[in-house]
Amino acid sequence: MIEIKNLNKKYDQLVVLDDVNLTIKDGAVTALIGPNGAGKSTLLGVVSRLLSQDSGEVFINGIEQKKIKPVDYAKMIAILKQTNQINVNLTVRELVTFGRWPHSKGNLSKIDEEKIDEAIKFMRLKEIENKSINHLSGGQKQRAYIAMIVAQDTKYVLLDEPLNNLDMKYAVDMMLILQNLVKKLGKTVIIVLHDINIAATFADHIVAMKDGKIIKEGSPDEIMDKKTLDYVYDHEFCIAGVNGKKYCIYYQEEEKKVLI
Ligand SMILES: Nc1ncnc2c1ncn2[C@@H]1O[C@H](COP(=O)(O)OP(=O)(O)OP(=O)(O)O)[C@@H](O)[C@H]1O
Repeated sequence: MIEIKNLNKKYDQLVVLDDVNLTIKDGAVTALIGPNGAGKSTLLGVVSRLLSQDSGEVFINGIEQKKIKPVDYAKMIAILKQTNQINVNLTVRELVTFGRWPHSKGNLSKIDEEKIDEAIKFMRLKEIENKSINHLSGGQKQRAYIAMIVAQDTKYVLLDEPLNNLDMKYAVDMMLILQNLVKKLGKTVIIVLHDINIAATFADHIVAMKDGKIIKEGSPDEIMDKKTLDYVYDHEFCIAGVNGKKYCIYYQEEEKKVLI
C-alpha cells in the first residue's frame, strides 16, 4: 500500500501539489486523470522519488519513503516517464536488461537472465528481442520500455502517460497488458491517463486532480459523473451509458461553435 500524507510542492509561487492525501490500494490499476498542469506527473515524480516534496510524507508498505535506501527503493517502485526514453542504439533485450540494474549492478545472474526472459515474453517481444529499439514502431517501442520496467520486478509500477502516440488498438492492448500485470504478476499499477474513457474502461480506481488537489477519487462509476468531470476539466461533457458502464462524449453546442 502507498500512503500519501499532506503532500505539498511549489515551484516558486505556483502550488503544484496542495495538501494531497491519497491511499493507493495494492493489486489494482489506479488511474490519475485531470487537465494539463493538474499535478499528476509531479505526484508520480514525488512518489517515485525523482522529485522531492516541500512537505508531507509518502509511506510504502508502512515505511516512510525517506527511510528506505535508494537501492532498495528501486526494487520496490519503478517509474516510466516520457522523458525516460533514451536516444541510443540498443536492442530490445539490451534495453530490458537495464531494468535489472538495481538487482544486478551490471553483473547478470541466472535469476536476472530469467527475469529478462520473463519480461520479454510477458510483453510479447520475443520475436524482436534482437532488433534495435530505433527500428520499432511507437507501440512496439512502448512495449519494450514497459518490459524494462517489468524486468525491474517491483511491486509498484508507475507509468506517466504510456499511451501517448499509441493508436486505439495499441492503447487497448497496452491497458490489457497492464491489467495482466496486476492479475497475473501481482503488481500494483498507477498510471497517468489523458483519455477518460480508457480510464473508465480499464482502471479499478480513478483519482481526479485539478490545480494540485485531489478533487474526487472512486470507482469508474463514481468518477464518470458529469458534475465531477465538468468541474475537473472545465468543460461540458455528456455522460452516456453503454452495457452498464459510463463513458463521456465530447460535444459542442451549436451556439458555442466559433468559426475561425
Ligand atoms: N520543473 C518545473 N519548474 C517549474 N514548474 C514546473 C516544473 N515542472 C512542472 N511544473 C509546473 O507544475 C504544474 C504541474 O505540472 P505536472 O507536469 O505535474 O502536471 P500534469 O497534470 O502532469 O500535466 P500534463 O497532463 O500536462 O502532463 C504545471 O503548471 C507545470 O508547468
